[in-house]
Amino acid sequence: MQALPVTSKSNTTQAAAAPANSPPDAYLVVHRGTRWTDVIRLSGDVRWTIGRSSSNPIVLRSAQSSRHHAEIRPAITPDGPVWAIADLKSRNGVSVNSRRIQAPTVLTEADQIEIAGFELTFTRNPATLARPPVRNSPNIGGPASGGSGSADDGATQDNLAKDWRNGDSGYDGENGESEVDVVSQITTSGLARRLNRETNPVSDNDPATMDAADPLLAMAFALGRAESIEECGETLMQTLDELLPGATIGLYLFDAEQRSALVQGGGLSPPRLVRQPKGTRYRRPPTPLIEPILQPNSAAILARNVLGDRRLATENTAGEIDVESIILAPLRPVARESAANRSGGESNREKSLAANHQPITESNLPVGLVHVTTPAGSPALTPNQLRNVVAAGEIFCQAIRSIHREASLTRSLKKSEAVINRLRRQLAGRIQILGNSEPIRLVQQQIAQVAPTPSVVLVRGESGVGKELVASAIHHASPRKDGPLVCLNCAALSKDLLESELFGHEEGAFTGATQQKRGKFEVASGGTLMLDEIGEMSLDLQAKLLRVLEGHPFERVGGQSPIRTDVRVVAATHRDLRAMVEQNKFREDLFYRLNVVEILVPPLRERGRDVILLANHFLQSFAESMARGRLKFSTLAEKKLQRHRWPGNVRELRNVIERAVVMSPMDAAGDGEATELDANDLIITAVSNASKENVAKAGRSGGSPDELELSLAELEMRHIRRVLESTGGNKSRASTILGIERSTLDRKLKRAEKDGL
Ligand SMILES: Nc1ncnc2c1ncn2[C@@H]1O[C@H](COP(=O)(O)OP(=O)(O)OP(=O)(O)O)[C@@H](O)[C@H]1O
Repeated sequence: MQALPVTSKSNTTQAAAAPANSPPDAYLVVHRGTRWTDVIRLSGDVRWTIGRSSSNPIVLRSAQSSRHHAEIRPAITPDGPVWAIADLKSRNGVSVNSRRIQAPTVLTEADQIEIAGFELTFTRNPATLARPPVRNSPNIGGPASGGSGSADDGATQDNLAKDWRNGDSGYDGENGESEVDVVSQITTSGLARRLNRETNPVSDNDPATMDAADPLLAMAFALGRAESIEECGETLMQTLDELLPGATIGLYLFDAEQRSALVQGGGLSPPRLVRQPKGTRYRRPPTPLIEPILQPNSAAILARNVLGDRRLATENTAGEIDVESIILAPLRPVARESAANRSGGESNREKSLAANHQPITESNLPVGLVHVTTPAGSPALTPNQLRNVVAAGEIFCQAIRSIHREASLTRSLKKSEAVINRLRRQLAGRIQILGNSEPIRLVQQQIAQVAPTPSVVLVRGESGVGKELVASAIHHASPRKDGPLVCLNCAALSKDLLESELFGHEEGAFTGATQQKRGKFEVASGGTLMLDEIGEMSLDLQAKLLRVLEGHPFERVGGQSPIRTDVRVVAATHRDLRAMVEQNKFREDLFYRLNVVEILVPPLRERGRDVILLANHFLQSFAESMARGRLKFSTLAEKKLQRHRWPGNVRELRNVIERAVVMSPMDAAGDGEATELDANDLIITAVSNASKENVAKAGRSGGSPDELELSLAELEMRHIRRVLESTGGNKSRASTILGIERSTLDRKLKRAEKDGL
């Protein structure tokens, strides 16, 4: 910071004729919060006074500011012409880079000026214009330090237009400004004259005074209905056109290709949409201005007094910069502040610095830009208009974010649907009613016949024979296969709960009904509803079910509105419903309604060699899922499977095989050889009546229950093997224990091998 033995070049507030040795043009950036900045170009031989009075070219409306607080003016030093700042004997002083100045001081690049709580940056580098302010001290009093008087507060900007309208250019005129409001006003002498010329007398069409609420509100409503980015873009342009009459507007939206080009340092592609007054041509912003605006965290810029500044505007065909003012606003959805950020931690200064030094990446690029220019000779754009552009841009960003989100949700929904359909097809492929026996072939044939029809089907059979599998096979072979298959076990629920499960309930229908719930009839709409254990349904509910099956609508429990659904019902039971009808335990009318087509699933004991087929199917699938390599049954094991009566049917068989695979050796995998599961590995612990009988019989005879299934030869072989095991394979000792000749033992072993025992 250099104090000057200054020779002031001018001591009036009016523009003087620019001498040949004026300092180079510079910018004074007045930071207005983090989202927008005012840029004033310091050029020519002009003295820029700053203070509370609206007669200053730069007005800082704050109680802390003196009427004429400071001035920036050209000065001559031995090194040449410079811009210098002087304190005009203000009450609260002027600081440059946090040090209060005592004498006129030369301004150098990036100097931070603090006046009455406002922060201003002096720069010659347009690349820094869009940079949000870096606060040296979060506790500086006054408006720039945040709080209710924050310069980011839009209300502060509203007064700017009013100030311009007042057009008060006298030093001493009292304009009735509030002493507490925070308002900054920036005009240049030339600019002020032009503004006065153009905007006085105050007219209703004055863009600066225009009430932006209506167009912004209309835009918010229109964007809420918009279905495409293009539609949103058109709406934004229409709104900006209303808010910025006479301005030329370009809207840039960055698609994936543009984003990657921008990250690699490429220029802007042509704007997506342009609005311009007749007879004018749109010109893209110059590169020095684009770069800073693409920076992460960049603020929107309003630059005035741009005439002739090549760094801020693009020349016309005659090579002139005929632009009066510009707005360049990045389009960014408002970032939601995280709780951690709100609670502090990192200081504002650290965060701003970090943000300012992030590299540009595709993810931190703005989604687009709004570029507005006004031509020379027309009123400059106002901070109020800048604020409206930023507001419109934010509403636009929220709208396109919603459209993107909706599109991405639709995409993931489609993906999920594709996955569901693939899984359904896989499932349908796996739903096979395995078996070659006569009775199971009949079932397969009945499924094929009934599936394409809309008829109700009654599936009957003992527990665990595969009734649910049959219902599933019917659904997957039917035209409803892409709809839901919903199964409900009527035996598992109390009467009331079953009713609410079937038909749903309204909120408050009964204690615990805290919210409305759709019933299975509604959930299964378009698909199939399997009602398992239908024989366990109460007679009341049977009557309600009958009505629905006859095509009548139903109501949710506690509800009034009739509901109709399109559901195919497949009922299943292990009971003899006809007998139940005779005992008045099942409604006859419902029985006939359900019994349109009956499929009787045979028990496993009537399926002959299907037992082995199913057992092998389960063995392979469990071996695969448990990574046990290749497994197979020994002959003895197969015989054991075939002989068992399987009171628990397929479910029991499945469980026996699963257990055998679980207990099979882990090292079975890998050597290529199939590991054999022996009869001993198949532990059958049936608990049906038949099995209980067997257990009792076995207990009386002293043998194990499954030995009752063995032939004498098998039993003998099993004993021989056990003895051999106990002698460690010593045949001589084993034959002594067994009380037979060693040669007899050899003969028996050979025979057993031949017979596959
Ligand atoms: N033919 C078959 N092929 C392959 N697996 C079958 C077959 N039949 C039944 N299963 C299997 O047996 C098990 C029991 O079948 P399911 O649950 O369909 O019988 P269920 O008759 O509906 O039983 P419950 O009477 O207890 O409701 C299931 O794991 C099923 O996959």
